Amino acid sequence: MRPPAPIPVTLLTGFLGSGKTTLLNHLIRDPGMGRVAVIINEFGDIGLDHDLIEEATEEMVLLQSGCLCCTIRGDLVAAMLALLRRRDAGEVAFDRVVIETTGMADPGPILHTLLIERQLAEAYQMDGVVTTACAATGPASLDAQFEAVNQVALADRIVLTKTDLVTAAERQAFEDRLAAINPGAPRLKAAHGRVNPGVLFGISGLRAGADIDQTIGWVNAAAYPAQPKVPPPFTAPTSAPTYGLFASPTPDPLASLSLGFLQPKAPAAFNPHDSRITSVSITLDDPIPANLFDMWLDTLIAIRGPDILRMKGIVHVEGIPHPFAFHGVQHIFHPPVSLPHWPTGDRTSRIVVIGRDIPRDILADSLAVLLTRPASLGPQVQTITADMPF
Ligand SMILES: Nc1nc2c(ncn2[C@@H]2O[C@H](COP(=O)(O)OP(=O)(O)OP(=O)(O)O)[C@@H](O)[C@H]2O)c(=O)[nH]1
Repeated sequence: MRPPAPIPVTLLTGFLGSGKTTLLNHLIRDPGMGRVAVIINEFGDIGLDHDLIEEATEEMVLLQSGCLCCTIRGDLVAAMLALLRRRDAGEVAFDRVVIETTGMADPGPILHTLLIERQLAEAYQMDGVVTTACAATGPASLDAQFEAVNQVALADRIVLTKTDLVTAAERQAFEDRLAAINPGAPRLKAAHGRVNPGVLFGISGLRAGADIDQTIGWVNAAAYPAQPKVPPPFTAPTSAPTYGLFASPTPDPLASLSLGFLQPKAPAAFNPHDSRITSVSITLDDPIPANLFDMWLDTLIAIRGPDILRMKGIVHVEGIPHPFAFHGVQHIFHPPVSLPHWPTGDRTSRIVVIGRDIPRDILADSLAVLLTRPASLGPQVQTITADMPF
C-alpha cells in the first residue's frame, strides 16, 4: 500500500557533459541515498547514459526519442505512474525518484508537468532541482546556450564539477557568475561526482517534517538583492485591469488564495545571455493582507508570468495564525502548505522571485507593493482594481 507521504522527486539537470551521470553514479552507490528509482531522458540514437549507470538501482526507466521538456512530457507522466503501480504491486521498492534530464533540457516545463498533472501531484512532491555546472566548459555554455542559464537559474543546489581542470581564479570567476544568476542556491564542489547525498536531497521547504531553519534555508531570501526600503507610490483604484480576489471564507484558510490563476502573455524573444536573469527578495515584518497578496501575485503573473522562472516564499497572511510555504514556476503553483508548527514569535514573510528579462528595479518595485497598506484594500473587499508598477 502506498504510504501517505508523497514520494520526493529530484530533477538532476546540467549542461551537456557537465557530469550528471557521474554524479548520479556516485549517489546511487551511497547508502545514505536510500532506495531510488532513476528516470533517464536522453536523445535516442546518441543516448548512452543508461549504459553508464553502473549499479542497478531498484528501478531505472529510460525515456528516449525526445526531450522531456518539449516532446515527451506525456512519457514522463506515464513512466512515473507506472512506477507507482509497480511499487503498489510490490514489484519494486523505492523512496525517492531522480529524473536525469538531457543536457539541453529546460527544467521549467518539467517542473510544470510535476505540478499540474493531478495524479503525479498527489503521489509525488518536488524535492529540488540539482544542477551540475562544469567549471571547464560551463562559462562557454552560459555564453552560448540559454538553456544552460535556465538550468542554473532554477537550481536549488548547484554542483560544481571538473574544478580539477581549471585554475583557482577561473573557478572563482565561474562561481561569481553562477552566484549572479542564482544567488540563493548553495554551491557544492564534486570531484568526479563525489558529494554527500544529504546536501542534495530532502531540501524542499514544503516537505513534511521540515523544521523552521530548513524551510527558511529553502527560501534563502537573504541571499537575494533586497527590495527598496521605501515602497513605490500605490495608485488605486482605476478602471483596469480588474482581478477577482478573495472568495468568501472557507474551512481551509489557504483555499481562498488564488496563487495566480490568470493566463500569461506570450514568451519574450530568445536572446541568449545570463544577464537576462534577475532575482530579488523581500522580507516583511508584518502579515500581509490576503487580498493584497492575491492582487500582487495575480498581477505579476498576468503581466510577467512567462518570465517568472521561479518563486518561493513563506508568507504570513493577516488573520491566519500560521504561515504557509509556496513555490511556483511561471504561472503554475504548488498548493500552499500550511506550517502549523511555526514559532508564534516569528511573523516575518520571506519571498524570492527569479525572473527572466525583467529589469531588477521593476521586479523589486513589484515586490515592494507588498509593503503598502492601501485603505482601499479592506478585509471585506471582494474585487479591486489597481495600477501596478510593473
Ligand atoms: N576531470 C574531471 N572529469 C569529470 C569530472 N566529473 C565528470 N567528469 C567526466 O566528464 C565526462 C562527462 O561526464 P558525464 O557524467 O557523462 O556528463 P553528463 O552531464 O551526464 O553528460 P551528458 O549526458 O552527455 O549531458 C565524463 O568523461 C566524466 O568522467 C570531474 O570532476 N573531473
